Amino acid sequence: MISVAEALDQLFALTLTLPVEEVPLIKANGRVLARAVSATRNQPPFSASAMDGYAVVAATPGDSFTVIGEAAAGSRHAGPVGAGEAVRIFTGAPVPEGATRIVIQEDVTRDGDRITVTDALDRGPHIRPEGDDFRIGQTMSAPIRLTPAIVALLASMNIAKAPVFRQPEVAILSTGDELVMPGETPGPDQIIASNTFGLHALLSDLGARPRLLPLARDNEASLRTAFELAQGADLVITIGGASVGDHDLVGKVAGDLGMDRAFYKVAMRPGKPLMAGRLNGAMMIGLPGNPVSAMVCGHVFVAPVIRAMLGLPRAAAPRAQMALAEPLPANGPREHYMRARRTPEGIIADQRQDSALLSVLGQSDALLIRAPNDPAQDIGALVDYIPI
Ligand SMILES: Nc1nc2c(c(=O)[nH]1)N[C@H]1C(S)=C(S)[C@@H](COP(=O)(O)OP(=O)(O)OC[C@H]3O[C@@H](n4cnc5c(N)ncnc54)[C@H](O)[C@@H]3O)O[C@H]1N2
Ligand code: MOO
Repeated sequence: MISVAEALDQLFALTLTLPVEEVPLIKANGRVLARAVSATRNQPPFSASAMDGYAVVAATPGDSFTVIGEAAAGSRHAGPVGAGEAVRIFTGAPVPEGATRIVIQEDVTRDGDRITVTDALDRGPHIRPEGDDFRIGQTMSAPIRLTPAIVALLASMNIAKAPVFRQPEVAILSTGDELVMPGETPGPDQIIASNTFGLHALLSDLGARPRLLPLARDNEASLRTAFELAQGADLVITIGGASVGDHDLVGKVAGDLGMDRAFYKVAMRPGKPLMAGRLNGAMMIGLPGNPVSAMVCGHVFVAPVIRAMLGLPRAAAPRAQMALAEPLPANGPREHYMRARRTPEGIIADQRQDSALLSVLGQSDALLIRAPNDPAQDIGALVDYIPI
C-alpha cells in the first residue's frame, strides 16, 4: 500500500491540464485565468472627484468663490478654474485643470452663483489621482481563480473576455445492486445512492462539470455499458465496487476495457481501496463505496486533481492547525482523516468514525489528520486538519 502523499503524486502524474478558452466576463466567475492579462487604460483615466461639491484652487473657512461652471461624471468642465473661482462638481467627474481640492457641498453656503466656505471645512482634498487604482500595463497574473472582485477588476481594465482553462468534464459512475436514486421506493435490501450526489456537489463547487451516469449493477455487462457512457469525459470517477468482495468488479471491468492502473490501495482511513489510472485517454479514479470514504477521498484526492486540471498549482488540499479540545487515542498504521468540528475551545474529533456515517460527516467542518502510528494526544496538542 502506498502513502497518501505517494498516491497524490501519482494522481498528479496522470493529470492533464486542459486547453484554454475565452469566456465572456459574465461567465468567468470561479474559472481559472490561464494567462496574465494587462490593463490597456489608467483607472481613473483622469483626476476624479471623490465627492459632490466644488472644485477650487485652495480654500480656507470664510473664503468666497464664483461658480463658473459644472463638471459631472461623464462630462467635464471645459477650461481651467482660477483663484476666486469654483466649478460645481459631482462624484466621479473629471477635476478641472488648476483645481487642487474639492470642498464638499455640506461645507459651503450658496447664494446664486456665489459660495462661501463655512467653519466646518474638512481637510480634503477628495481627489482621486489619475491611475490611482491601476495604470496601463498593470497585470493580473495567472493562474488564479477568478472571484467576483477580480471579475470587477477585469471589467474595469476593459477586458471583455477572459482566457480561462476549460472546465473538466467528470463522469460519475456509481455501482451496486443495492442502490436506487433519491425519490425512488427502495426494495427491502436497497439503499439510496448518496455520495454520488455529494461528489457531484463537490465537483460543481470545484469548478468542474460533473455528469451523473445511470447506476450500474454489480455485473460486468452493466458496468461495461456505464463505462461506455462515460466516453468524452476528462475524468471518470467510479464509486463502489472497489474492494475485494465477489461483487467488487470495477477494477476487473476497467482492466478488461484497457485501464492502465497506476495504483490500488492507499494507507489511509477511510479510503483504503482507492484506485487510479488511465482509461481510453481519460483519467480514472475509483473511489470506495462507503459514503464517507468516497467523500473524504473527494476532499483529499479529487479536489487537488480538479484544481490541477484547471491549471492551478499541483498541491495537496490546504491544511490548517488547531489545538485539540478533547484528547485523542493513539492512531493505527494508516493515515486517519477523522471527522471533526472546530469550536472556540479547539477542534473535536467525533466519537463515531465509521465510514458509513453521513450524519457525522454532515456535522463536521474539518478532517483532522493523524499520521500513521501517531501516539495518543492530549488536550491542547496542535493538530493538522483540512477544512471541509
Ligand atoms: N474483506 C475486506 N472487506 C472490505 C475491505 C477489505 O479490505 N477487506 N475494505 C473495506 C473498506 S475500507 C471499504 S471503504 C469498503 C469499500 O468497498 P467498495 O468500494 O467495494 O464499496 P461497496 O462494497 O460497493 O460499498 C461499500 C458500502 O458503501 C455503500 N455504497 C456504495 N456505493 C454507494 C453510493 N453511491 N451511495 C451510498 N452508499 C453506497 C454500499 O451499499 C456498502 O454499504 O470495503 C470494505 N470491505
Ligand atoms: O477505507 Mo474504508 O474507506 O475505511 O471505510
